[in-house]
Amino acid sequence: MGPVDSSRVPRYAGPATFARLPRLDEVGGRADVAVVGVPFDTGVSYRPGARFGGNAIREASRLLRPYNPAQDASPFALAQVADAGDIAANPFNINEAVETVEAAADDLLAGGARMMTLGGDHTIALPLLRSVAKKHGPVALLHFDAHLDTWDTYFGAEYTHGTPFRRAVEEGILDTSALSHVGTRGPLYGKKDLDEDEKMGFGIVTSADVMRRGVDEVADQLRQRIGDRPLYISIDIDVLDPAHAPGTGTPEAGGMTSRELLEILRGLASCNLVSADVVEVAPAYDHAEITAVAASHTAYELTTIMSRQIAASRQGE
Ligand SMILES: N=C(N)NCCCC(=O)O
Ligand SMILES: [Zn+2]
Ligand SMILES: [Zn+2]
Repeated sequence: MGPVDSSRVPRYAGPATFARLPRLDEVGGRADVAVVGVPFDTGVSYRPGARFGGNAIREASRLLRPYNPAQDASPFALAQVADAGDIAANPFNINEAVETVEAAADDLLAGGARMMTLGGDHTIALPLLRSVAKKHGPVALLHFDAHLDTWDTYFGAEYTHGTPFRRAVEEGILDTSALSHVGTRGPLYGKKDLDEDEKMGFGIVTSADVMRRGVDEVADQLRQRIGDRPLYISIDIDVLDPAHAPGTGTPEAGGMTSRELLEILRGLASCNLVSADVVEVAPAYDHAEITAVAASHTAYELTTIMSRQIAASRQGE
């Protein structure tokens, strides 16, 4: 079952699901790719509002069309993609919210779906990675973000949007031979942030590296590092320059363009992408849906990669 036909039902009519896709219950509860929202932002260190990100992305995704020329694929025809709604995470208890997200992800993955998660703040990457690692073992991670998110604690709290990847390394759920940050920039607390990050196994492609070396070379290098490992891609929308993504909680100048981000993702289409997230969209600071449109196209590229792989593995069977 595909999206609502926008030549018959105006695309601005009706409640928004991602890309006007059917809800999971409309396809019998089984999907190859489940798009799921996590309206949670209790883990933020600065501006709140990412709890509204998922629905803003859904609203902005009404204009997505069924054929993706950049990947020569019709993602919603190649595989069953459905909108699984939102995970009801407790806004008053971060630990409980993290457990809820992990349990909900376990259910979706057990049903055979790959997850395309719409945040929410970056805290949610930790329970999502836990769940993916239960299924696939330690995974390669490609992390697009202005920030490292490998800090230790904030106000003594372990689970925050600045700390998910340190926790994930500590828990042994990442394949430390294939960890990369892309788009990193901006001031840090000290040089030690970088030293510790490197010790955890991360490689860094800064935002300036992308500009100097170009998207093809960057994608080639990332592809080589990832190989055929199961891959998780986590995209903090603040990886984009505030001109391309003003609607986010911790903006940093000097970021990537949405064109660069989309092109790097297309260059990774052959990787074994097992699940992905797009997080940190905070619509209250957005203008003209700039950020939500960029996020919806980002999720569309990721969904296309997963759908193509699902179709290819079916053909190989
Ligand atoms: N994950 C995001 N977006 N930001 C982390 C920033 C952590 C800090 O305030 O230092
Ligand atoms: Zn960030
Ligand atoms: Zn982040």
